[in-house]
Amino acid sequence: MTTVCTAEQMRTAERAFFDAHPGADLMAVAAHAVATTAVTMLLGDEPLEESAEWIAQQRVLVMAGRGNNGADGLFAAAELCRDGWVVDVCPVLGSLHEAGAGAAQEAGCGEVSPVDALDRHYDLAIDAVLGIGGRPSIPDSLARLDEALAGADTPVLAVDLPSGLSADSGEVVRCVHARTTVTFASRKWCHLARPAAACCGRVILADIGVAVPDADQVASVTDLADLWPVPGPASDKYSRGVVGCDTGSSQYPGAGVLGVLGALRSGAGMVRCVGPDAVRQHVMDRTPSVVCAAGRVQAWVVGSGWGDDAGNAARLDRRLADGVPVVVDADALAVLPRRIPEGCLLTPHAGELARMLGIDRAEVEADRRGSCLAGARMFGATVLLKGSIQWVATPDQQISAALPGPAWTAQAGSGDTLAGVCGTLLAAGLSARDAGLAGAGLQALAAILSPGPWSPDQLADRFPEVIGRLVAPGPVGAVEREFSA
Ligand SMILES: NC(=O)C1=CN([C@@H]2O[C@H](COP(=O)(O)OP(=O)(O)OC[C@H]3O[C@@H](n4cnc5c(N)ncnc54)[C@H](O)[C@@H]3O)[C@@H](O)[C@H]2O)[C@@H](O)CC1
Ligand SMILES: Nc1ncnc2c1ncn2[C@@H]1O[C@H](COP(=O)(O)OP(=O)(O)O)[C@@H](O)[C@H]1O
Repeated sequence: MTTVCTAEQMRTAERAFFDAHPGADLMAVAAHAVATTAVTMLLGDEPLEESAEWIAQQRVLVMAGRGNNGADGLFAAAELCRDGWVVDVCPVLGSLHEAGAGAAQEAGCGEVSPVDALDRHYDLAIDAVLGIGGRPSIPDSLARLDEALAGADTPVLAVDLPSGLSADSGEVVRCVHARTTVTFASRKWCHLARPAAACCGRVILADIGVAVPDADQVASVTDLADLWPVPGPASDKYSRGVVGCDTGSSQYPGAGVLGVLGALRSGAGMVRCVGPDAVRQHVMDRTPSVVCAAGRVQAWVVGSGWGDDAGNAARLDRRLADGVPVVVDADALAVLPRRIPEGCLLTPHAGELARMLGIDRAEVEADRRGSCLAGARMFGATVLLKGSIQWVATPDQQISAALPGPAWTAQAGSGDTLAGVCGTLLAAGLSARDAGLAGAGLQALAAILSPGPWSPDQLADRFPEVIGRLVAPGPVGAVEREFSA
């Protein structure tokens, strides 16, 4: 798991740190982490011991703002300059942090205006204009610099986060594009949530001695690989898990097909389809290996595409009474009993969760994390709240987020395939929490690797390749490296 925090949680942690360590110089620690990362980027493969003369030819541009983020950049500029690199400081917002500017000047840094910087060559640029205090977007002068640096293929190192992003979301209005970002104490949401994450490049987490106790846990690609069930030499279709799909209706047969596809393409030992005739016919046409007959299953998927039918409550009760874990999706969420058997996974989107809680959708949207926890508490079941950040809360009130993906999956039918994937994972023996995290993570990863308007069935057809790459044997860290490119 990776930890992730909001700007507010970071500030609170910083205040607690200073209460415990009055007079500590956090900025110096952060600036040193920036300078160290900058040197690593500049050196590349250059042998350090022979490079004094070469270092004196390398030019670094430090684009600085007027707040503490700018100060981190300016103190890093001073350190780099003292170590022999040629550094220009560029006051992008007009003025600079006073102490930081003094340190940079004393160390021998030059100063360059945003316009003059456009005509100079730099081997590395450091973006220290805006950090967690930044409002979304950047001024034109910085946008022009960002464009020029990209045009010259100059690598950009962002301090804490690329300027222009909002620390707490994946939203991008206009921002700097970094090859590497060095952040402090914990990742922020913009480093993980899309599309912002793509503007951060590689994210390096620097330990500055500050703990963020209330930071959240987010499943990484490595977690996804570790969780994914891989058949062993002794596996057979039953030990891998049989998924029963009781989904779709004559009105919405497609939802039944999509759930089956999600289950099948994510590695179920067998998929049984026991939906209405209309569903079974389409399923057989599309996926001949699916068994359209009743029989034992290790997990059920129910609710997707049921429509508003008077028999829904009885249809749900029958599956819940089977004694195996159930993925409860879509229309089944409208007829939930007060207590759900242990091990089940509820997969609402914000509107469905609002109905479950008896509150307005806007209230859920205003506090998605808290609402997910409330849903798990109210029904005594694990809840996967779908959306741009996919929270998974357990009845004992643990909460974590799945690997976030791009909004390409925000389309009708994605939830149906996701329910099928979660069914496969429950049938394979994963806990409801792990099934929710891994299922949502797979869908996100598939969309990250295949950006574009792929329909849910097309994306499901890509699951086998994604899973194959995910679980391929390799050295420690190989999975993260493969998927961070
Ligand atoms: N909070 C912490 O725990 C730590 C913070 N540190 C650094 O401090 C940074 C936060 O510093 P600040 O709170 O001073 O905030 P920032 O330096 O991120 O930005 C604040 C300044 O930028 C201006 N500004 C904001 N958005 C703008 C926009 N879109 N266009 C133009 N001007 C804009 C504000 O009016 C303010 O003057 C972190 O990102 C990090 O780099 C580090 O020194 C280490 C510890
Ligand atoms: N903004 C978003 N960014 C990334 N993923 C999203 C976003 N919005 C929705 N999703 C994902 O898309 C899927 C949509 O599911 P859902 O709303 O249930 O659709 P349906 O019921 O039509 O199948 C879910 O997996 C959800 O997590």
